[in-house]
Amino acid sequence: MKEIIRIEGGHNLTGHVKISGSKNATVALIPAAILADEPVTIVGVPNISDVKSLKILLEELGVNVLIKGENGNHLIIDPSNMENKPMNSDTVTKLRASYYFMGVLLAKYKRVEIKMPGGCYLGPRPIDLHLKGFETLGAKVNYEGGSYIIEADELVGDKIFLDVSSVGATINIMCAAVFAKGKTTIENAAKEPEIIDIATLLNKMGAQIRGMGTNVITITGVDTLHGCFHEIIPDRIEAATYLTLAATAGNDITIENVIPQHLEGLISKLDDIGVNMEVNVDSILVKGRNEVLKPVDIKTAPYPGFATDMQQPLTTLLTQCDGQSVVTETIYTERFKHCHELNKMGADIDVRTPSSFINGPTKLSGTSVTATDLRCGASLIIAGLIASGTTEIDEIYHIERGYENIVGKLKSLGAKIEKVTIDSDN
Ligand SMILES: CC(=O)N[C@H]1[C@@H](OP(=O)(O)OP(=O)(O)OC[C@H]2O[C@@H](n3ccc(=O)[nH]c3=O)[C@H](O)[C@@H]2O)O[C@H](CO)[C@@H](O)[C@@H]1O
Ligand SMILES: C=C(OP(=O)(O)O)C(=O)O
Repeated sequence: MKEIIRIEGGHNLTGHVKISGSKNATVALIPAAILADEPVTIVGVPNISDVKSLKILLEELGVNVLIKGENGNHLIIDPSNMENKPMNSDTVTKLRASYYFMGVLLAKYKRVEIKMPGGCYLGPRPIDLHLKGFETLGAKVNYEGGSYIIEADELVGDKIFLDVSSVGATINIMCAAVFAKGKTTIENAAKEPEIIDIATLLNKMGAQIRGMGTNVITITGVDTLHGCFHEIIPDRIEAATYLTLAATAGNDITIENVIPQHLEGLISKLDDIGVNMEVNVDSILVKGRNEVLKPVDIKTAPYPGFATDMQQPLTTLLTQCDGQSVVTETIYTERFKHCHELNKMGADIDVRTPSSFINGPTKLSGTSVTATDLRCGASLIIAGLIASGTTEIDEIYHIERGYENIVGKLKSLGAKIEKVTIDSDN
């Protein structure tokens, strides 16, 4: 037996949709919380499978995790009885963000033993910059029997230049350095909004981090961290997905709980395409679609550039534009599996790495497709909503890693979409 998402395309979508807390912030905030000696309360936690995996990992370390709130969106993380154990369970490989336990456990216990993290396969995803950062702080890194062993006698602040402004390395080094002696400086740090959110939580816990949101972050080591309360920022990638979905398949959809400033790269492209929007303080109304949508060229880049995570859902909209659009991927040059799936539905996309050439407009028809990764899944859902007939999407566990209640949210807009269990031989 397996679960799939089945969509009957062509229905009118209208109404309101509320964006959940940011996945990429949450998956770092949860490990960061165990740096405290006391309970940390985090609200706005999305109910997604990455969070379920993190809860299992915390419990394996003896951390008490209490889930509260109507949709389980409040977490109280109590690390008072935690122990540093090897993190060798298969759960580690179910998500990317398990790598944050490297920085956190190294900071707290000066030793960590952990398997290689998982996450979406988007081409090679090395973690050399994380490890180089730990080494600069005084740690030794070994890879033995499928696990990293990272240990230090003491951690001492230093200057770390990141060759590539990596989100994961910036956050991991920030966590590793919170108790290090003296001052750590991260140069060419990533500037994504999620990094500001993690630094804000750590500062509420008593850390001394400055410069987050710029490309130079300094961390002055402190002795202990205490409990606090933190509300997560809205998910800009989920917001981007619903904005694109509304522009492709909707008719007056308001996307609520957004920070429009985090979405500027996308909003400017939607403007160029000819999507009618009303951008408010914390919501965006996407009005009915223009008759003719203009093609655009997109190049992904670190924040505040056009986010790589947004290019896959946007590609579905580009299949409806009148002419050729080009998406050039500079972060993960192999992130184009969704194009092959969209072509099965009738799209005309030519992938020549590191770009995809999307010729539109094309009529899409429902068929069986595979969510090869999280945002591929999002692009296929948008396609299914405008396709003629029925679309069946397989391997939906990728989608469930990052979208809270996507089926329920789309149903409330009028979509004919359901999650069904079928015989796996089908
Ligand atoms: C859990 C999480 O937050 N995931 C996000 C995070 O992934 P993640 O943190 O893994 O991505 P990075 O920002 O680290 O990757 C950016 C680029 O740096 C390269 N690199 C990274 C680390 C390293 O040690 N060496 C190296 O060469 C990567 O191959 C990639 O080309 O940022 C990506 C880029 O915005 C997003 O697509 C992911 O959704
Ligand atoms: C690539 C993504 O996630 P992860 O880094 O968790 O695999 C994503 O959110 O699009």
